[in-house]
Amino acid sequence: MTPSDTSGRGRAPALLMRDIDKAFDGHPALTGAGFRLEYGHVHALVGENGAGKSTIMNVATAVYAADAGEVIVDGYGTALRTPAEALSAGLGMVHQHFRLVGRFTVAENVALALGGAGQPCSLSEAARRVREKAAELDFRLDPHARVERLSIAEQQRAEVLRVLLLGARILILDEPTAVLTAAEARALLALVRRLADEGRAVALVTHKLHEVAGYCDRVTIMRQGRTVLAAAEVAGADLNDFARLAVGELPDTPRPAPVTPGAPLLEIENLSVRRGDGSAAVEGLSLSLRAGEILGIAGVGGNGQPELVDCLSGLSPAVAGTVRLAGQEATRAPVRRRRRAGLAVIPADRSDSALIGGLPLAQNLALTGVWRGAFGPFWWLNKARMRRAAETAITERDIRGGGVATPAGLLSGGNAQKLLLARELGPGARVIVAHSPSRGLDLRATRAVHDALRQAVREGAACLLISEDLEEIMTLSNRIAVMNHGRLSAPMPVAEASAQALGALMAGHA
Ligand SMILES: Nc1ncnc2c1ncn2[C@@H]1O[C@H](COP(=O)(O)OP(=O)(O)OP(=O)(O)O)[C@@H](O)[C@H]1O
Repeated sequence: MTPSDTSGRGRAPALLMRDIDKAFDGHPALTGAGFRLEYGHVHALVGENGAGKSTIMNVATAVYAADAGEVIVDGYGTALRTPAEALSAGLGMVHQHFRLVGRFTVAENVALALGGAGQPCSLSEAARRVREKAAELDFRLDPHARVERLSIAEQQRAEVLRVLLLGARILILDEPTAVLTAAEARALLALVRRLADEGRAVALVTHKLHEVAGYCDRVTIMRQGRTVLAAAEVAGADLNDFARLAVGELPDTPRPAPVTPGAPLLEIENLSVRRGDGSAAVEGLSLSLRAGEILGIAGVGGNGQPELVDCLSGLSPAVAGTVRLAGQEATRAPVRRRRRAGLAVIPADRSDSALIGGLPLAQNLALTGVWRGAFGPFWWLNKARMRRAAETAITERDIRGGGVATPAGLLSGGNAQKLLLARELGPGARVIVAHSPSRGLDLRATRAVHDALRQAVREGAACLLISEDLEEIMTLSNRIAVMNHGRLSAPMPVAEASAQALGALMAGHA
């Protein structure tokens, strides 16, 4: 397929959804929602956590059947019954959790998908098509690489490529940049822009208004399952109006009074950690973090940040160096002892290592409290107490989309993050290790996370904030250091940390 084949300019809308209703177990997720997407456009779909963005896109691609309403593709109101049928109609979706088979190579995944779509091809033919498509889109992707060995950004490219090779003219990307570094996000958005300029239609689900302003032609805003702004032009619009429509008026949070840091709660000396393949992930890292303080670690992803978090959590060993938590030697301490010392962890990949999708909200919230005896002895857990604690957390953290008995896996991405924060930022938290804590959260929820971290620190905790989002680092931290190739720069007070100075450290130029 050549780019010109994808052009649908001047035609009916690529995708027109009208009066869509969808409920799960009687709870409405969409009520009379609509979406209109034209060829040649990147169209942002924005809205608070749980607004129904993923659901409406899953209805478009027939992952879910709507209870009512119409889905019209290219002017034809055909009833699409399965994602495969949606794909043959030209609709392809890249989900928040990728759908590739990890143990297969990129080419095997493509051959599998093409076979499933009634276009069987040999492995060598699939590899050739992967190579050609990647070259056409100006990115590198080894067709013979096993997917599970690829970086997240490469896996995402493989997904986009697979969907395009299957013939998608209408591409739906559900929060694609939430898992990418800033540079990777820019590359993906440039690719998305190019796909639209070549004539495809792209729907981009996002919380980031700078992505709307920088790359999108139109924006649709959803709130509580309804479309509150339909296909508005982005050029010349005021982004603040979009923010207000998406999440309502945001209160100004007063800047907290500076606190005098107290006793050291996290002391790391010369820490070195290796990856599974034996390569150095963290090298000779030292830092001291005191009560009442947030130390921000900025840096491009893939420079040892997840390995540092895993090591501090007790999930992977240090090969050298020492770690002290709240004054206690903890270098080789098991997870339980670290937790007892007051360690709280918000890892970047919440669904893989922090929440259990099949367990109800109440049990996910109780996971770290059970062994502390917060709900009675192991053999006689007080379920009523668990439920009451969960009800309070759900109300206080504004977790929407489920009750105490709802499996955590059914929550929207942002609400799952709120659930994790509710558990980790409880009263016992003394040393908080937070990796990209506002990833996937809407503006209001991001503000709530930042307030919760500030409050925990005001009450005497210490926070190691690891984030690729410089704005997040600059607004929250007292001191800032940069992680590059597993090494940490000397922390500097926030007043001395300019974006240029940090940028130079991140690029390894300082
Ligand atoms: N399979 C499901 N079963 C039950 N409820 C669901 C299911 N999928 C979504 N929901 C609910 O539907 C509502 C809308 O969720 P959806 O994932 O569409 O929100 P979203 O706007 O994409 O949010 P986020 O920005 O947090 O990802 C939420 O209340 C969610 O809990």
